[in-house]
Amino acid sequence: FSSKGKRKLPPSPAPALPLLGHLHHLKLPLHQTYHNLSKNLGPIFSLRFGTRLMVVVSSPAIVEECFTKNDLVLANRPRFITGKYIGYNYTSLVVSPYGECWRSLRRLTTVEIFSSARLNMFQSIRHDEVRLMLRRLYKNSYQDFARVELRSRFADLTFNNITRMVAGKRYFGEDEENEEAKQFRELIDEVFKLNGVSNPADFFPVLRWIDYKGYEKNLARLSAKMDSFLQGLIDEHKRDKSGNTMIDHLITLQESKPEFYTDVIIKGIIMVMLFGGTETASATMECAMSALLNHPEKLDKARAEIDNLVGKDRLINESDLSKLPFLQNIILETFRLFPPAPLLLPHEASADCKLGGYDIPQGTIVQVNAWAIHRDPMVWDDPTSFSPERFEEAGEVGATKLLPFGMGRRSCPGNGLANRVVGLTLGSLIQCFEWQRIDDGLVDLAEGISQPKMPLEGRCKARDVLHKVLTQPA
Ligand code: HEM
Repeated sequence: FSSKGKRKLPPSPAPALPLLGHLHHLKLPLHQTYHNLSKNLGPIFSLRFGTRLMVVVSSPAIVEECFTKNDLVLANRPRFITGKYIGYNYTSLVVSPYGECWRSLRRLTTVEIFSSARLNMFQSIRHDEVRLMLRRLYKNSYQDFARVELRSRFADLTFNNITRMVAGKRYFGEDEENEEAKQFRELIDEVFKLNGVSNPADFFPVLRWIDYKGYEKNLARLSAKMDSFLQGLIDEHKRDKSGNTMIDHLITLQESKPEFYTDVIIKGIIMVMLFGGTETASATMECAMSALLNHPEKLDKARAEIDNLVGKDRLINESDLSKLPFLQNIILETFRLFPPAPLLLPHEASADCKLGGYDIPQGTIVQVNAWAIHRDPMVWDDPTSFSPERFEEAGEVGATKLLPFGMGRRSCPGNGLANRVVGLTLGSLIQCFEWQRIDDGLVDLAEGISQPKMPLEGRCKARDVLHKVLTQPA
């Protein structure tokens, strides 16, 4: 828009303060604040933070514009400081700007990591991890109901799934007390905490010069530690090439095309899997189980469906999942009400474009409020109720209405893996145990958050099928 005066930006709230812009409007959780703002400003509005313009979109029609006609223009990511440290100087898949590097990584990971062939190859790991969780729960609950905490079990399961696929190692859970596992867990904990904090210096460059709160120094220190850990894993696999893990596959590719499959690229892929593929899936499992504990009749319906298909002599496996529509609908309904990434990931306009009739200048950050669309009464009947049945009636739901994995070329490539691991874990817990809440009160799934306030606890009692399978001679 050659003349700034002529452009028509999406509406914004008043007042905007000098320098700070709309910063004072922001309250956590952001998706809820944005939702409240959109009630007055409409389905597209803009905010200014320091030097940056941000546009927030919260209607299916404008989402469609974002990811069809403008998909290419919006395929960029803003260059936040975390991308430099956690994203290997903007070369990893999540933070890489749209261009040749991103295209090559996306092609590579589609084939080497996310293809059905690769997912099938690592299926035994997922089955094994779920069985381990069942066995541990069984220890306490084979005679009577026992109180169990689930958040940490889901976290251990999803992390071990990824670390076993990547490097053939388990680092999480009560048995993993060796030094390497402890070190890795501590490191992950620290990096997750720092990565989850939004950094004002991304919007106010002056704060970066003075390294406000030492944020960047901390990031640099942690990412160096993480890098040396991951390099250690790669070196280990280069010394012993007998494995069949993702690192081994990538090292084989490195031998034939060393200029692209560098160690940095491999480490970036590992980081992306650890960050993209763990908390998202475990939070979904926790929300789904919480909702089922609050709605025992849905849990019974899902169990009847599983018993009917799988019978009472074997455990559910991944190939059963596509034949269990009610279980699938429970997962969809969980994604609808509790999307783990309520604002997806930020996009950045690489050129001027138009959305909803407004001008969007090059460099604008575009955020999609999926959470608000998922709860919009114009889109969904009785939007706040947990009703998996709505998908039976609705048939195919449009991708602009239910978009937990985003849409368009930057949408999540891990959705197949996520659906498998969430489906298998939930299906197994439903099949193998009776469940009750710990008391009469409902599990607190407070509006606006993507995880219950407190780590989920429930009471479970093993069912005959688990007893039969675990006590059968091998
Ligand atoms: C319940 C599970 C998951 C949810 C809800 C989820 C959600 C998302 C969302 C919303 C995005 C951003 C889309 C956008 O830019 O608009 C994304 C991107 C991404 N996700 Fe996931 N994700 C999940 C699991 C996974 C898993 C298991 C992996 C890999 C192991 C993964 C890897 C990625 C990567 C690499 C990207 C960046 C893609 C790109 O920028 O080209 N995700 N995910």
